[in-house]
Amino acid sequence: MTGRQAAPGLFISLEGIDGAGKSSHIASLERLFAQAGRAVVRSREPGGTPLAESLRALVLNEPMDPLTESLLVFAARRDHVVQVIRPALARGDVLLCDRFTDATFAYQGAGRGFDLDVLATLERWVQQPDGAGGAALLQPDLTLWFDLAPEIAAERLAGARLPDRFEAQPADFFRRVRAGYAARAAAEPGRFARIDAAASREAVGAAVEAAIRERGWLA
Ligand SMILES: Nc1ncnc2c1ncn2[C@@H]1O[C@H](COP(=O)(O)OP(=O)(O)O)[C@@H](O)[C@H]1O
Ligand SMILES: Cc1cn([C@H]2C[C@H](O)[C@@H](COP(=O)(O)OP(=O)(O)O)O2)c(=O)[nH]c1=O
Repeated sequence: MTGRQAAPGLFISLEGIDGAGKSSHIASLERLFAQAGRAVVRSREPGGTPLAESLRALVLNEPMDPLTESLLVFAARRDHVVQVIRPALARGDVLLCDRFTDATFAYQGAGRGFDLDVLATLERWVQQPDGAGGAALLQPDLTLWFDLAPEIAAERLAGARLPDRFEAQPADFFRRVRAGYAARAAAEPGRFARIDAAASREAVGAAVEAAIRERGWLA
């Protein structure tokens, strides 16, 4: 055997309420890893495969009840996990994903008030290799949580783009979503890095880079 052992795959998700600044930082994160010689895959949820992107269009635009919404985001996630995420991690790539399952607990669970036990069951079905029992649950190695007050996010989004079904929700909805993220972060503090998204773009970028560097992933 010659050469270095391949680096293990890394799964990093970006989370936060709409307008928190995730999309603004994903490209610089990709550059950081690329400069460190890593192959990077950028993806998003709902979406990331042709099937999942079709489901995304429905979830973002068609009225539906919270169970239907939850089933569709998890169906999209299953296809994404099988077709994109697991293969990328098996190759040793860095997978940067704009949202993952924490968004379902925050939006469908805390935001819509949908049953968290049902979501936890769907999470197990979708994130275990054979759909049930045994092997470990696939979770991000790191979740960058862009935490921002809903009032500031709404100001940033005003005029920036046409609101979808979620972005059109009132501030109270986003207060619940934010609390949902806070609960997930409190339950798994080792996986989450909270980023103060109210800071300037430069300061947010520096905090994101620091969260990656302190884990030794850019060495
Ligand atoms: N730190 C920041 N300060 C001020 N405005 C910002 C900051 N970060 C992002 N924005 C702006 O806020 C809006 C929402 O940012 P975006 O990255 O699209 O959020 P998200 O992907 O989380 O919905 C965009 O218009 C963006 O230019
Ligand atoms: C992944 C996921 C997203 N969502 C919502 C959150 C967002 O409002 C929307 C799409 O997310 P996002 O890609 O952040 O939207 P945009 O491209 O407009 O920034 O889907 C859920 O409700 N549940 C989920 O499980």
